[in-house]
Amino acid sequence: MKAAVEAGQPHRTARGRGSQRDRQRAHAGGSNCAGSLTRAAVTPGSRVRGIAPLHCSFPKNVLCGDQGVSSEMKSDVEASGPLESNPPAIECRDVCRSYGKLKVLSNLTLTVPQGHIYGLLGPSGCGKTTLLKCIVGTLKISRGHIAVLGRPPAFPGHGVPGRMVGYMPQDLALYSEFTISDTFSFYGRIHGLSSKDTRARMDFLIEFLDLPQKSSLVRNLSGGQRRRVSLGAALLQNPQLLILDEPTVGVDPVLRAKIWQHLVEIVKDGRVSVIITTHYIEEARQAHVVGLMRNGRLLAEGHPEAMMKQHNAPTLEAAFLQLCESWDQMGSQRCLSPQGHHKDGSHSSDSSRDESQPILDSGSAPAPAPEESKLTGDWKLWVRHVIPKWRNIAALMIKTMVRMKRMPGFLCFQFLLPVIQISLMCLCIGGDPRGIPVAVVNNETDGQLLSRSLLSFLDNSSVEQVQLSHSDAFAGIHDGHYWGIVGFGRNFSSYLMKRVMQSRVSQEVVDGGSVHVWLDLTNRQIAIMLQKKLQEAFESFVQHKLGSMSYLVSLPVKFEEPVYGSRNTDFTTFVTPGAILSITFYLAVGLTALSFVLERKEGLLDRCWVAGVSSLETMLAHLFSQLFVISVQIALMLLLVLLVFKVPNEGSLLLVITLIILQGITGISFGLVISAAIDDEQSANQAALGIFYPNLIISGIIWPVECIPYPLRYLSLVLPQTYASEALRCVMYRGWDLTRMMVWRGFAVTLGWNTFFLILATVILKLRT
Ligand SMILES: Nc1ncnc2c1ncn2[C@@H]1O[C@H](COP(=O)(O)OP(=O)(O)OP(=O)(O)O)[C@@H](O)[C@H]1O
Repeated sequence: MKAAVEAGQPHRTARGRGSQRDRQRAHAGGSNCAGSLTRAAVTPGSRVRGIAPLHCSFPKNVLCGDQGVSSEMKSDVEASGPLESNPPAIECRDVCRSYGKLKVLSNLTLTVPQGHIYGLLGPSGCGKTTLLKCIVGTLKISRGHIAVLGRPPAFPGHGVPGRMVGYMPQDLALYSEFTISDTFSFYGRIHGLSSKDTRARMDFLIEFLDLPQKSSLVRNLSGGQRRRVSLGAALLQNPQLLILDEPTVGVDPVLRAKIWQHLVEIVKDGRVSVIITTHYIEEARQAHVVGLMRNGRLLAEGHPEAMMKQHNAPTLEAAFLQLCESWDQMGSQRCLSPQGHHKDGSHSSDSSRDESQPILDSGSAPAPAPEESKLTGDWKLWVRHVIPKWRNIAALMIKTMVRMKRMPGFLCFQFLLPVIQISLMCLCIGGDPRGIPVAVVNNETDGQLLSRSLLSFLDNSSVEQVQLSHSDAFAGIHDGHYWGIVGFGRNFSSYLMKRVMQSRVSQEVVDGGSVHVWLDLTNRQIAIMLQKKLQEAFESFVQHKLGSMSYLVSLPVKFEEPVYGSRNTDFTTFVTPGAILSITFYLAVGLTALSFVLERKEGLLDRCWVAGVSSLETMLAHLFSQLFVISVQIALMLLLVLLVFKVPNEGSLLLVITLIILQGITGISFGLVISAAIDDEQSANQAALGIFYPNLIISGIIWPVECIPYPLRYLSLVLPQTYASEALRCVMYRGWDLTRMMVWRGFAVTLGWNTFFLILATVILKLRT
């Protein structure tokens, strides 16, 4: 075991000093227990009246030496600037935190000295996890002050969050598609470990934590094995501070003992500190200090043996029970106390103070506030803190790629979905209806039978003629069997000839020489098609019968060659550019709308943040990885539209591709806003779907914007896809370029929305992480 531990801690050299400290600790709980706890170790807030101050000797804090600290770790430590001499690893003072009206932490004061294991004990729901989250900075405190390794968490340039802290959250917070090796490599990359160092640590941790093969998928591991992988990820970079939330749950007693032995070993030389919560109270006897929490307060803290001795209890658990009983008794007295003073010395008015404003007493705070730091020349650290690190972005992108690789079916589906959607659209929308049944009532019996000749010009692929009697035809159309009736009178041919040849004819001749049409107008597209087909049939018929004299019966309007487009332009041509943009936008929204939601739910987002990944880096990594997916989607979609469905493109293909990619990025950014702002999948899905139809309808994609009533049209024009669809139509069908306002306007609006969504998503994520 020792050899294994040394293999995992290659730099640790201060063995002599550690041994001496061990000896000190071994006596701490016994007769050598020297003096009261120092103010740094147990502050007045943690003492409970009626419970005598605990006696325990804490060894002097030990300065972090350079031994055992890798060069990158050193740079992180240096980056955090000069610290106070011997600051405690963690110092919480009068910390309050509420969830809505539920007050979870009340004036909690706790100190974890450097080089100690601090066991945080307490019943379920007393606020341990909440406190740890406040310490790592993933939860904001309502009041009070927290310093971690000398500075508040997330202080610009501080290594917390970052590689100075190893955090194992209570949730597993592991990517289930990762293997064990992927998991360690991911955190290794974020912490800036070289692949060699990561491999060495991985080998040690796999052996030490008794993990299966490193190629095993996390989702195939047992609950206990997953917890151990999670613990391994926290230990990976040999952090200066370990924050472990119930690391031994579901771990067998032998391994539990091994984990504790390891913790005792790594704190020996005083450079590493540990705060650990556990439900197994007795195992915390190996901690140097235990803090007993109840109802968001620290009842007592001290050396476990001292605590047991103090309460004459054979076990730590018994001591804890006694403390709880004493506290409950005091609680009932406190309720009766008219002065409003707590028995523990805190004033009740404290709890009624407004907790929305953090009270950071800069006079006594271990580190200056960020504003001060800027004033005192720490702005460089601040800039370094804000600028995204490529290392983290690359690690997150690799993570997304690995996850995609592990889900090949899902990846293929993602690539094929837009192709399927655009194919369905081109195949099913905008074309002429086919095989429409129409009843023909032909009463003509003699003469030249011009009616039959006219009917022969009717497009048979679109119109299916059914010869019927007058009564059957009307019965059929009323029963919905036919979309129209085409009727010819008995003397149609002769009357039609008279109409053409004679300058003046009676009304009877006009009526008898007309084709009578009754339509079912409930389906406008079919009705319009029937009108158009009858008109075309008549024009062909007239041309055939009258030749150069056909002008006598045609409309005196001549449609010349179109300026843009062709005579055969159909609705599909109009709708395709908007549909491409819309499909790209919504698939991108769908790809990203759940990304943070799921990661936040599983604690992955918080864990990455504690490892030192900023909101902006998370955002950019998502953007870049999804950009790869949408690029493939766009390439496949364009190939299909241009080559298979032969949608014309008169303009620059580069402009077309650029505009579609920019719309995809807008979709990604919008998805990121949804996933940053919303906590659960259902609401995120509803938000993404909820905007789909309104946006599609009023963006002029399926129907011209000119049909939209005025107040709504203004809204339509500012939407991300209205001007963009128009711009794409102008490029593809008119061959225009960026010099035209209608084109650059589409690009400008898209870029504007992009920037807005990205900034909004980053701000929301930053505020909520
Ligand atoms: N996000 C939240 N919203 C509202 N209440 C919460 C939230 N998280 C925790 N709580 C409440 O805060 C209290 C303390 O929860 P916390 O998880 O800190 O307890 P704990 O001591 O870690 O418990 P356990 O040992 O069971 O993990 C509980 O009453 C819990 O219901």
